Amino acid sequence: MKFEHVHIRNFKCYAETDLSLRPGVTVIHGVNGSGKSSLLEACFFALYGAAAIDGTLDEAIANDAEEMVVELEFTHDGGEYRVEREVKIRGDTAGTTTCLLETPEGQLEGVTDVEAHIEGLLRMDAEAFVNCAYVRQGEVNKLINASPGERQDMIDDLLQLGKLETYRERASDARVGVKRVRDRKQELLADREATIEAKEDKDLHDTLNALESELAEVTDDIETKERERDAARETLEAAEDVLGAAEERREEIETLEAEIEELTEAIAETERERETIDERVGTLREDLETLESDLEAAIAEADLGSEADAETVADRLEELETEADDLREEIETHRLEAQEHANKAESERERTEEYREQASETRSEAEDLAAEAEKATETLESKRERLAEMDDRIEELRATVAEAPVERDRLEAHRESIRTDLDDANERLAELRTELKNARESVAEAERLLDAGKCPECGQPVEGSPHVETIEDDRRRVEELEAELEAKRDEIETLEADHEQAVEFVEAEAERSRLAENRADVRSLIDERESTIEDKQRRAETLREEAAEHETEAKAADERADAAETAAGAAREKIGELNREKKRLDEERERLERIEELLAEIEGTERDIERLRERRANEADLNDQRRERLAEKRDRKAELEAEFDEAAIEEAEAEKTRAENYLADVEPYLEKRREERDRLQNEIGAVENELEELEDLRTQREELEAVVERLRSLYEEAAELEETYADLRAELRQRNVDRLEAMLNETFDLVYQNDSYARIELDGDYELTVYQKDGTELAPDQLSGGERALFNLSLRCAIYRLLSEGIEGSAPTPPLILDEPTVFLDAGHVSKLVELIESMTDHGVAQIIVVSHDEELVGAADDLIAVRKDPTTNRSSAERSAAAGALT
Ligand SMILES: Nc1ncnc2c1ncn2[C@@H]1O[C@H](COP(=O)(O)OP(=O)(O)OP(=O)(O)O)[C@@H](O)[C@H]1O
Ligand SMILES: [Zn+2]
Repeated sequence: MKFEHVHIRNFKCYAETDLSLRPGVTVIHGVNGSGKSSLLEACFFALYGAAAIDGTLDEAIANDAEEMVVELEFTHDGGEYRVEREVKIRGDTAGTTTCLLETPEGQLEGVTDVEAHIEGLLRMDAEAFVNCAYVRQGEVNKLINASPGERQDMIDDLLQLGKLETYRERASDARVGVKRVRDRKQELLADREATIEAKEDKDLHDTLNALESELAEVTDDIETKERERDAARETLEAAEDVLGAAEERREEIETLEAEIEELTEAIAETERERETIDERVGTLREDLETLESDLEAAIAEADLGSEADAETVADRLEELETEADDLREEIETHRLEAQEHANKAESERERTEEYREQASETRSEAEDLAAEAEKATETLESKRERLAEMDDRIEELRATVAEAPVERDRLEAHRESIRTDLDDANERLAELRTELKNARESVAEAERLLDAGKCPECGQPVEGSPHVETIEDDRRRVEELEAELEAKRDEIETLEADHEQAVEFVEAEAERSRLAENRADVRSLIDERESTIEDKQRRAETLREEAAEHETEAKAADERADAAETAAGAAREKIGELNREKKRLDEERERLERIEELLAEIEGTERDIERLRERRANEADLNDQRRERLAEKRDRKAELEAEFDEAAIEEAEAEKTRAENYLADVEPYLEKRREERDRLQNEIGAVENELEELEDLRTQREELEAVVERLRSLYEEAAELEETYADLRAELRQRNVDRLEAMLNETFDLVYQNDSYARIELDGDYELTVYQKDGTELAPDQLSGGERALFNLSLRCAIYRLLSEGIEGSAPTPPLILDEPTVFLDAGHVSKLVELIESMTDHGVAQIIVVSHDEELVGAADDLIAVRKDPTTNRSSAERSAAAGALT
C-alpha cells in the first residue's frame, strides 16, 4: 500500500493543503509546532476516522472553522483508492457529514461500511495500525513496556492468530453448550424411565377390571331399588286419596253443623223481634187514645160542631188566612196614609219657616235700597248746580269769540298768518339793520380816503376827486334805509298786538269747546243717576210687596200643617182598630192549627201501628222458610254421618305410614349408591388416563434416547475441533516466534553492533530476553533509553517484515510511518537508524514516511517535505522542499 496524495482543509492547524507523496523514504521536517505530526494524523484519520484521533471530533476541526475535510488517495494491491471525510459542527457537537471510499470495484458510503472495508483491506484496525505501521511520537517503548500477555495479543492479532484462538474458543463454547444440553436431556430421560417403571409396577389393567365389575354390581342395585321406590310411591298416593275423601266429608259435616246453629240462632232472634213489635203496638194504641180525647176538647173549644174533620178545618183555615191578608193590606194602607199625613205636616212646617225667613230678608233689602236712593238724590243736586255754572261760562266765551274778525273755525289759521307776517317783518328788519350798517361804514371809509386824497374805489392816489358822486349816492341810501327801518318797526309793533289778540281768541275758543264737551258728560251722568234712583225706589216698593206676600204664604202653610197632623191622628186610630181585629183572627187560626196537628198525629200513629203489624207478619213468614232449610240440613247431616267408614280409614292410614317410611329410607340409600357409582366411574377414567400417559411416556423415552445419542457424538466432534484449533495456533505461533526471533536478531544486530549483547530470545509466550556476551540475561526494560528505542524499532520492523513478507505469501502492508524516532539517539545510532530504514527498503517496503529534524535522516531521504506555520494566520501548510529536487 502507498499513500499517493493527501488533501487537507481545516484539520487541526491546517488551512488548505495539497500534498503528493512519493514511494521510497519521505522525510517531513519543520520547526516545533509547525504541524508535522498533524499531517500524519490527518492521513491516519482519513483511514480510520474518530478512532484515529485522541480527542473528540470537534477538537480536530481548526479553531475558527465550522467544518473540515481530509482526502487521501492511495494505491493498494494494484488498485487505486480514494477516501474522503468531511466533518461539520452542528449545534454543540461535530458530526461526520461525508464519508466515502472509492475503490476499483465501486464507491462505498457511510462510516461503518468505509471503516469495515479499510480494516479488511489492511487486515488491521486502528489499534493494530499503530502497533505495527505507525509509530507515534513518544510511543517508541510501547511494545517493550507491554506485558507478555498484551504483547502476545498484539502480535497474535497482527498475524491473524487471534482468529484461530477465537475459533477455538467458539468450538469450546459449542462443546460446553452441547454438553449442557446433553446432560439435561439425559436427566430428562432418567426421569421418564423412573416414571414408566413406577407406572408399570401399578398393575393398571387388573385394577381397571376390578373397578368395572364393582360398577356393574352397583348399577344393578340402583335399578332394583328405583323400581321398588316407584311402587311405594303409588301405594302412598292411593292411601292419600282415601284419606282425602274422608277428610272432605268430615269438613262438610262441620260446615252443616255451623249452618244449623246459625239458622236456629236467626229464628230465635226474629221471634224476639216480633215480641218487641207487639209491645210497641200496645204503646202506640195508648198514645192514640190520648190524642183522640185531646182532639175532642179542641173541637169543642173551636166551636166547629160535629164537622170537625180535616177538610172542614183546612177550609176554615184558608178562609181565616184570606181575612188576615185583607186585614194586613188595610192596616198597611192606613199606615201609609198616616205616614203621608205626618210627612206633609212636617214639610209644611218647614215651608212656613222658609217663607218667614224670605219675608224678613226681602224687607231688609227694600229698606237698604230706599236709603241708597235718598243718598243719591242729595249728590245729584250738587251736580245740577255745577252744570248751571258751566252754562254761564260757555255763554261768556261764545260772546268773546263772536268779536273775532273771522269765523270760529278759521281762528287758528288767522293767528298763524299774523305770525308768518310778523316773522317776515322781523327778518326784513334784521336785513335792513345790516344794510344800514354797511352803508354807514362805506360812507365813513370813503370820507377817510377822500381826506387822504386817494380814490375810494381803487385806493390809488387821485388827482382831483373822480368818485365823489358815489359818496353822495351812499349818503342817500343811508337815509332811505333809516326811513324804511322806522316804518318796519311800526309795522312789527302793530303785528305783535294783532298776534296777541289772535292768540286770545284761539284760547277762548279752545276753552269753550272743552267746556261744551264736559257739560255733555255731566248732563248724561245726571240723567243716568236720575234713572238709577228711580229704579231703586221702584225695586224697594216691589220688595216690600213681596215680603207681604211671603208672610201670607207662611200663614197658609202653617194652617195646612195643622190639618195634616189631624189627618195623621185619625189614620193611626184606624190602624189600632184593625190590629185588634187581626189578633182575634190569629187566635182562632192557632186553635184550628192545633186540631189539624192532632188529626195528623192520629193518622201517623195509626199508620205506624199498621206498618208494625205488617212487619210482624213478614218475620213470621221468614222464620217459616228458615225452619224448612233447617230441616233439609239436618237430613243431609244424618246422611253423611251414616256414610262414614272408620275401618277403611284406619287401613289407609297404616298403608300411608308404611310407604312413607320406606321412601324415607330408600332415597338416601340411592343417593349413596349413585355417589359410589360416580366415584367408580371417575376411578376408571383415571386408570384409563394413566394407561394413555404410560403410552406417551414410552414414546418420549424413545425420542430422548435418540437425542442423547446424537448429542453425545456432537460433543465429541466439538472437543476434537477445539483441540485442532489449539494445536494449529500453537504450531503457527511457534513458527512465527521462530521467524520473528530470527528477524529481530537480524535487525537488532544491524542497528546495535557492539560487544555487549549476544542475542535476543523470544519464547513461545512472547517473553523477550536479551543475553549479554557473558551469558547473563537482561529484561528489555533494563536497557538504556536509546537502547530501548532501537530495540523497539527493531521489534517493530521485524513485525512489519514478518507481516509484509507474510507467513504464507505476501500481504500488502501500509507505509511504515515513524514520528520522531531519533529523539533518544546519539549521532552514531541515528546512522544505524538510517541503515535500518534502508534495509527496510531493501526488504521491499515501498513507502516509508519519517518525521525528523535530524540532518542525517534528511540527507538519506528520497523526498523532503517542509511543514511551516504562517505566524500571522497561525495556519500550517506542507510542501515539497526545494531541496527535494536536488535529492532526486
Ligand atoms: N483544532 C486545532 N486548530 C488549530 N490548531 C490546532 C488544533 N489542534 C492542534 N493545533 C495546533 O497545531 C500545532 C501543530 O502540532 P503538531 O503536533 O502537529 O506539531 P509538530 O510540528 O509535530 O511539533 P513538534 O516538533 O513539537 O512535534 C500545535 O501548535 C497545536 O497547537
Ligand atoms: Zn511533532
